[in-house]
Amino acid sequence: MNAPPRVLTVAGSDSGGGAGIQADLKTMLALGVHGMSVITAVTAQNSLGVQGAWELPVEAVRAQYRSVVDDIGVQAVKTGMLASAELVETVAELLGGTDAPAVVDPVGVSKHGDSLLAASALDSVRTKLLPIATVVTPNLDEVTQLTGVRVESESDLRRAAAAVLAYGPQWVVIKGGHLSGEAVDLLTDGSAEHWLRAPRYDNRHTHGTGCTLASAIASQLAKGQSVPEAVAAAKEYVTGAIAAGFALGGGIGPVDHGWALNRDTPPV
Ligand SMILES: Nc1ncnc2c1ncn2[C@@H]1O[C@H](COP(=O)(O)OP(=O)(O)OP(=O)(O)O)[C@@H](O)[C@H]1O
Ligand SMILES: Cc1ncc(CO)c(N)n1
Repeated sequence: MNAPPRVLTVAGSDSGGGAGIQADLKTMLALGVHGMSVITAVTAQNSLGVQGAWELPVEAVRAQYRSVVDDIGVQAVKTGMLASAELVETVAELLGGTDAPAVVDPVGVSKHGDSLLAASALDSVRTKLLPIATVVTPNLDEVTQLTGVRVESESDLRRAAAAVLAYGPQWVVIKGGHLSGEAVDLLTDGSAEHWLRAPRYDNRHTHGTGCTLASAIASQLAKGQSVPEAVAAAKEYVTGAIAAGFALGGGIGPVDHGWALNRDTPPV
């Protein structure tokens, strides 16, 4: 059997299995690529919030990365929670040495408002990580944190995208998911503009949507799709996963990463 495309996530662990490394690897399995991980931090996390977070030493991040890249190789990389300026700069340096496309999810805070990135790391994200990104996928809060632009309507999305592109990524997807009646995202490289629209599900089981979207984009890029094709396919995958989200624990439940695999399984 031919080996599937290889995709690497560089992100934090979510013990609850809804976001972070766990969401990334489930997404990669569902989309038919071989998922690998460099863990940057471990969180104690569930449907109610983040109860604790511990960064890994820089040497541990470097060693995981070298193990994967030097032997197995990667066709696309996704980054998520990077926790500190030191880890952001380390990861940016490592990714600078590869030709694989990099999807950067500039994770700032969790759905519960828990911080996953030190305020002191924002400048390193702007100046070191964004310039080497193939695609960067901020949500509305992350756009404001990174650029100062506040997005209150769909027309603000264009201004926000231009402000992110000024830091040097090739493409930006501004996730307007929390904005209006529809789940509208804007993908642009400064000239082409793609509006991605999906029904907005009145469903609170959306833990890990951002991680899922970014990993799905990386998976599709590893399969050889163009950025607009990869983002359109990823949007379809995350929308299906949100529609199928389920209650776990007492708070915000996860999306269903297996929805596309389980489509023919009758509910029990
Ligand atoms: N209720 C919803 N119904 C449909 N699509 C949604 C909904 N909420 C978010 N989305 C879509 O999900 C994707 C991820 O966006 P979102 O803004 O939730 O990411 P995020 O805030 O980074 O998520 P997280 O921090 O939990 O990982 C986007 O394509 C967005 O439009
Ligand atoms: C580890 C981790 N990464 C990313 C997110 C996204 O919010 C989260 N909740 N936890």
